[in-house]
Amino acid sequence: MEISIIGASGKIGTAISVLLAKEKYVRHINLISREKSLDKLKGLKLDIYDAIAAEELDVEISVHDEKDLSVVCNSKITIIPAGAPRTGDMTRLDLAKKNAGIVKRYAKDIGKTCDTKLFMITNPVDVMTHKALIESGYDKSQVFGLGTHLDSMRFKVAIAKYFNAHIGDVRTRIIGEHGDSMVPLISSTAIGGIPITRLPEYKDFPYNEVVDFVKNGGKRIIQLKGGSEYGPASAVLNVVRCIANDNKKYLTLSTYLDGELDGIKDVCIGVPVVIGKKGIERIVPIELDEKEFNDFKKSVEIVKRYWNEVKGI
Ligand SMILES: NC(=O)c1ccc[n+]([C@@H]2O[C@H](COP(=O)([O-])OP(=O)(O)OC[C@H]3O[C@@H](n4cnc5c(N)ncnc54)[C@H](O)[C@@H]3O)[C@@H](O)[C@H]2O)c1
Repeated sequence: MEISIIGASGKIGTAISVLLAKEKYVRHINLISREKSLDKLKGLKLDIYDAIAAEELDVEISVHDEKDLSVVCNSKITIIPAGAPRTGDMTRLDLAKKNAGIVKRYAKDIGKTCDTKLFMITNPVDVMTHKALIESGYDKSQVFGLGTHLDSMRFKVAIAKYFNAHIGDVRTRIIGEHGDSMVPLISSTAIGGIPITRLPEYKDFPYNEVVDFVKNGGKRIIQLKGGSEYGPASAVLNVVRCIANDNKKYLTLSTYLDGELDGIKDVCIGVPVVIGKKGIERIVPIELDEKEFNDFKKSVEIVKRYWNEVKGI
């Protein structure tokens, strides 16, 4: 399989490139960046060749300037973590506007000439997914964003630690915005198939504390080590594996809703989907409890507000 990464010179792009190069189904990776980052990508390519030599893997890696995006045309998936960093004087909305301009250019160029899937990482990811969908003109099954899948992984860690459970036994899910209005689904959280609400430890479960921990997960990692990379890159890998192996797993991705969940329309937001070789194969119409549903509706309104500010860019 051939895969492209636009913004490969950044922290997340680099981590994704290294992880993907070690996947047996990956034959060719296009590392794409702005001209000023091409030397970094040439170095990354050599470093990855050394890494895969140790594992006797044979992957072709090529380096490209973002000016010619026709290089992504043979890629099954094009992953986009390219985006401007937020500077001190910028609000979240300023950042959304700046990144919407970047995503618009990529999605438009690619949509005109190529048939690939666009996997958005750039924040605010729900809005960037919507932008990529509109500008590429692709079917909604082909454009999706990493958002609350990563948050769900963080929630899973916190649940495993609190209940002293094996991480592999924990099943949980966060839906909604990849941001402060995310909605953890306690109703979909179980350990070894047992809903956590039925476990004796649940009565003292520090819900607000745990949810705050998850919401601030990215911020905390940025403060401590300058950015999160292995967590997001591993979450990306989960999704790519599902597509490559046609796993049809239920993952939570940012996708365009057109009424599939309680009639909610015209927004890209994190919901459970079935992901396989055709991309988003189905949105799973889960039943939420009343609080979850109300919180989800609030989250939808917040993402829509952002979208309204950037859709004209
Ligand atoms: N969706 C998620 O779950 C998730 C998780 C973590 C981070 N992110 C987001 O992923 C993105 C990348 O994060 P990172 O830590 O790798 O950032 P980074 O700053 O290390 O890398 C950003 C990349 O974008 C490129 N870039 C910067 N400005 C650009 C511009 N004006 N035009 C084109 N390319 C430009 C850089 O050259 C680099 O390749 C950010 O938007 C971050 O907020 C998303």
